[in-house]
This record gives sequence, C-alpha cells and structure tokens, in this order.
Amino acid sequence: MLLAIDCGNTNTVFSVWDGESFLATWRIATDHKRTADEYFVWLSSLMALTKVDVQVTEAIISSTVPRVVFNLRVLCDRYFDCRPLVVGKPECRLPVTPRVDQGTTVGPDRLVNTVAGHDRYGGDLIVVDFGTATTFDVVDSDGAYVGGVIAPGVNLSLEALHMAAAALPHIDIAKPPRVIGTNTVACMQSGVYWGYVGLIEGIVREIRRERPRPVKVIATGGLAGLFAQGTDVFHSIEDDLTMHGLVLINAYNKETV
Ligand SMILES: Nc1ncnc2c1ncn2[C@@H]1O[C@H](COP(=O)(O)OP(=O)(O)O)[C@@H](O)[C@H]1O
Ligand SMILES: CC(C)(COP(=O)(O)O)[C@@H](O)C(=O)NCCC(=O)O
Ligand SMILES: [K+]
Repeated sequence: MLLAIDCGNTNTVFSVWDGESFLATWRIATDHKRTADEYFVWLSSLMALTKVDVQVTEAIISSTVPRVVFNLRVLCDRYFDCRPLVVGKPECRLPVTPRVDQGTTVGPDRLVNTVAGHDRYGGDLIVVDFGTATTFDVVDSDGAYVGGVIAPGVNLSLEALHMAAAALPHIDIAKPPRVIGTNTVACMQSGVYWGYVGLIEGIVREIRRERPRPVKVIATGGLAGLFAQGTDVFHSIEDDLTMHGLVLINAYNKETV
C-alpha cells in the first residue's frame, strides 16, 4: 500500500492507497517541530482504528514546507521501511516538464495538481487550489505546468483584517446572504467572500485572455465548494485532486525506472 503525504502550510494530509482506492485519509496541523516518532504514534493509532489491515510498503511526499520533509522521510524509513519519493526532488520524475523561468522552483503541490488535473480533464486547464494561499495553475494542452497566480488565501485575508484593525474580530469564512452587511461580522464576511468571488472570476478571465485556446477551470481544496456557491466559473470540484496526483506520480516513477 502507498502512503501519500500532502503537506501544506496549514495542514498535512496522509492517505493510504491500496491500488484501487483510498482506504483512509487523516489530517494533522503542519508543524515542522513534529518528530517522526510523534507522527507514528498518531498515525498508528488511527491505522489501528480502520477496519482494514494497513500495510504501508511505499510512500510519496509533496511538501510546500521544506523543513518538514526531513522528519517525514525519517517516518517512512524508520517505521515503514521504505524510501519516500519526494515531489520536486531531482529523483522524482514528472510526466511533463514545467515550462517556467530558469531557476524557478514551482510549489510541489502545484506540480501534483497539474498532473492530476491533466489526467482527469486533458489539457488547457486552470486548477484553482484553496489552501493557505490560493493558487491558479495553468496547464497546457500537453499537460505542462506553464505558470499561474498565487493569491493570499481566504483565511489569510480574514486574519489580516482582524490583525490590522482593532475593532474587527476574528471570524470564519461564510457566504453571507446579502452583499450589504448590517453588522460587523456580516460586512467582513461579505468583503472577503464577494471580494474573493471577484478575484477568482477576474483572474480566470484575464488568464483566458492570455491563452490561445478555451480553458476549463477545476477547483480543489477545502473551501472550493463554498465558492462554487457564489460563481459558476468552475467546471467541477475535485476533492481528492492532490492525492490522485500523488498516486499518478508514484506509478509513473515505478513504470519508468
Ligand atoms: N472544508 C473546509 N471548511 C472550512 N475551512 C477549511 C476547509 N478546509 C480547509 N479550510 C481552511 O482553509 C485553510 C487552508 O486549508 P488547507 O487546505 O489545509 O491548506 P494547506 O493545504 O495550505 O495546508 C485552513 O485555515 C483551513 O482551516
Ligand atoms: C504557493 C504555495 C505557498 C501554496 O502552498 P499551500 O497553500 O498549499 O500551503 C506553494 O505552492 C509554494 O510555496 N510555492 C512555491 C512558489 C511557486 O509555486 O511558484
Ligand atoms: K494552494
């Protein structure tokens, strides 16, 4: 079984793939100080709770936080006796090379989303991923990542309002029923929600103007569904896109050994 690890700046997600489906998915806050032993205590107790016998034999990691990779590697080596593939490292091959400025490092999550999006929808795509940052990954017809956009994440925008203005509380994102808020919380939610809908639609429109062919837009990440309620710009929402990409990249690297 494959242990696929998607480490974002906020959360780290572990999924077990048995060759046909994901048996389980677990989420933990990203913390670079967490040791391999701590990961394993947490993981093994969750594994014990699943009804199937989880036998990890291989692992793949995508991490937007370089510092956590060391401990995740130790976890795989010490407890699962395997050497993980790490997306973005030279030994991890991708089906199509990204076409970006020389010397640029593309976030591994974006490379993974590109592979997964192209597998499911073919070329000329924008993948929107709502994470700590909201990323727009532009995929060419041959499946290459050709660039994109990095915007402040939804929760980051809410947090910034709260941090910078003494009278603005910490609030959670929600879709307000009306644009005109009649209390502070509703006004803030409106600003971030409808402002974000405008950001998504505007960026997609401008990307389309720069592309030679029609482009499909797919969205992933926890908040994708919430924004789909406010715009019809998304062709579809793919909850497991990053995990699907990790499975594909792992298989590709085994095939091409
Ligand atoms: N389903 C959800 N509903 C509400 N908030 C969510 C959901 N999924 C994620 N979030 C929030 O979005 C932010 C980024 O989420 P996450 O996808 O974990 O980011 P990253 O991949 O960068 O770690 C976090 O603050 C998280 O609490
Ligand atoms: C843009 C990101 C911070 C998004 O990370 P996330 O929100 O998933 O934690 C990450 O993809 C990253 O660090 N990228 C490096 C720069 C680039 O992709 O161009
Ligand atoms: K992201």
